Amino acid sequence: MIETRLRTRTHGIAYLLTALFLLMLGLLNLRYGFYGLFFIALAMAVLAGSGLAYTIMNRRQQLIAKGHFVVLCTLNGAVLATSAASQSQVAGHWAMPLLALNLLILPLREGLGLSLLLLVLMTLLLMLKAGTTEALAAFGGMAMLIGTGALAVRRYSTMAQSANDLTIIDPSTGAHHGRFLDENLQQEISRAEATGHPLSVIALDIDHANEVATLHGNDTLTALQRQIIQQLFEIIRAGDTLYTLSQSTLFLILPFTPEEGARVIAERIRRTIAERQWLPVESSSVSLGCTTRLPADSESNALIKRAHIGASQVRKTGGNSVRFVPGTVAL
Ligand SMILES: Nc1nc2c(ncn2[C@@H]2O[C@H](COP(=O)(O)OP(=O)(O)OP(=O)(O)O)[C@@H](O)[C@H]2O)c(=O)[nH]1
Repeated sequence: MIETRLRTRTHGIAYLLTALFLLMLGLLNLRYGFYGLFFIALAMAVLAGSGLAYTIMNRRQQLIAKGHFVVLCTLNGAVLATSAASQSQVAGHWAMPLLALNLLILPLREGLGLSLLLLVLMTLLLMLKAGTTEALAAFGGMAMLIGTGALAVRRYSTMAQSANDLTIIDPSTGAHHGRFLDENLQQEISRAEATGHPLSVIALDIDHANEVATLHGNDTLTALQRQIIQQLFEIIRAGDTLYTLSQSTLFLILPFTPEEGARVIAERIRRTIAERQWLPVESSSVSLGCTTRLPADSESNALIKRAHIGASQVRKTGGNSVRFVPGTVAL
């Protein structure tokens, strides 16, 4: 939400400044009697104004608004066409705000692509019309603007990505916060529905967690969970995601994993944990419940419930085991 609001403001201000800049260029041309250029600048200022209106209308969907690409392609095309058609080279300067605007508004790759295309075509045009020296001087200025803009945008998106990761992932363990389980599993279900790939999940309870907390304290239980999480990261595949639901419960989403695979990986986790030494409790074990999505499963809740049912059945029978709960079980 905050990112969306920030983008809406940045895009809005960028379009507004571009519209004002073009309007000023238009007025200058009017003063010197270049009526043709005045009207073109006016039309382009209106186009930048429509970009501003589009930004305001789509203020809640700024991160996915596709219309900016159309507005910017039209503006870039208009500058090129004006430069090609005009006798004077002044229209070449109009490219400057657009090079920055492309980078500010579009995703980095699209923005950079459009700005580089404009840079190359503009330089070629200048070479034909004004000669190599003028063209190279303009090329240098435009290239510096694109380079600086792209670096700033890249730096911003890296920082935004890190901030995003920090809120979704617990930096001390690398596991996802439990509050994102529902949303992420729902996304995986949609992906599995669309692609037809299997999807499995595992609920994992640390056995005798209450006794560990009572005998050794809560900090020991937290430390044990962290060690188990570290161990799990050494076992699971890169595409699997791990969630911390409580001090003693973890959850795994396993995309592209059929029932046999879920059984294999759950048993591997159980065995590794049971066979390892843990400090300071020495030994530990886990109860695992797993399930695989059936075509009728479209709700994350059903999968989460089935996996928890499996883990709790194992706990009731002493723990240190795996129970697969098929989708046909009534919840
Ligand atoms: N999601 C997930 N599935 C796993 C993992 N390890 C094993 N599996 C599943 O268990 C099946 C058999 O795994 P393995 O016994 O390791 O055999 P494998 O042929 O070496 O497994 P892969 O090369 O990982 O497919 C795999 O095809 C997967 O479906 C894991 O870490 N994550």
